[in-house]
Amino acid sequence: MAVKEIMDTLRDAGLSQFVKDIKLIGSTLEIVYGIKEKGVERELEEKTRQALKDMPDVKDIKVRFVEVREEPPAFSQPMFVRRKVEGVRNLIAVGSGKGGVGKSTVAANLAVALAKLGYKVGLLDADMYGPSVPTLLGLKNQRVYVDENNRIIPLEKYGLKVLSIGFLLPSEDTPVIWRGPMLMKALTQFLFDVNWGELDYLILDLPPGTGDVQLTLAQNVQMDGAIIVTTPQDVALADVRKATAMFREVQIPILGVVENMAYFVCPESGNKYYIFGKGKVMEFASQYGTKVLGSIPIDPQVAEDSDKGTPVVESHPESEVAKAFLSIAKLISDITRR
Ligand SMILES: Nc1ncnc2c1ncn2[C@@H]1O[C@H](COP(=O)(O)OP(=O)(O)OP(=O)(O)O)[C@@H](O)[C@H]1O
Repeated sequence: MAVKEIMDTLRDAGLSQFVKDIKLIGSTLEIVYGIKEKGVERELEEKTRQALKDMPDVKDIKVRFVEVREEPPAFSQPMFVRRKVEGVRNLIAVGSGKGGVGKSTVAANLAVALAKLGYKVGLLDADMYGPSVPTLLGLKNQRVYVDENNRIIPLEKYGLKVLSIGFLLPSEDTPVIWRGPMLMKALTQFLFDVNWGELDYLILDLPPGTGDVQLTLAQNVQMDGAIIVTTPQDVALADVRKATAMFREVQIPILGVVENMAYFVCPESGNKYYIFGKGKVMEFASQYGTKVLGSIPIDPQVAEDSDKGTPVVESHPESEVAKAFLSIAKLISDITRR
């Protein structure tokens, strides 16, 4: 992925520590640097242009600066070596600061939407304690098997390769009781000992929050980008700051924020109601040097279709909510395409 190469080059030039956001849109590179004091902008911009001058994918560079307060790091940053998942071009994590904001719904619908755009896509349910992908994709009570090389064969549905801890549990009601190293071992196996084949995108549905699982995964697996899902309420936004800080701390580029349950369209009048407030997610994104990838309305159809095991993008592709998912998928493909 071009952004990854660019980040590596910036790292070699000693610039990656300032990067708050980075996007390659077509051949235009947009970088947001966080600086602690004014006066260094010109030097940083020049160094950036110099470092990237031989990158064929980058024709135009736009550098923006935001002032950052000096805060003690929220997470320690040990030395780690990140492993790449073989055959996967873009590994994208979908995370959230809080539970219940629709992270798994967004992950599943974006995966299906990317597949509809013609990409080869996998969906890995890494939400070990609350796997919802089997329900969302109508794969409850399904089992997985291994191939001759002992690699797990993912299931296939709606054009996706799918894997979830739910496929290994004896029943839906069986809790996962693994902790610490056991859990990490299972997760690592779920990524690396799987016959994914060649994938353009592997979407990783992370558990909510910023616990050990997310941090360890982020430190050990080469991820190409993260998407953060939030709802517009203040309580959700407060936690999204922590998720943003975590991805930044482990230097995973944040592709943007998806605002879920952003508004409700009255079926009778067609009027939009911003039930949880308008503009707060956008404000958050610009404060944190990232962008809103899209806003998904509240639509009872989403919950109904999810419970039936058909993502809304598949069952109601003409609905406003499905179109919102498709437009975000398109944006992701623009940002990440090689
Ligand atoms: N845009 C939407 N409109 C209506 N209902 C939605 C929407 N997005 C999600 N939901 C519903 O909200 C509930 C929570 O969604 P989901 O399970 O995807 O959240 P989550 O953040 O992954 O939760 P968890 O923290 O448990 O992993 C589900 O019932 C889902 O169908």
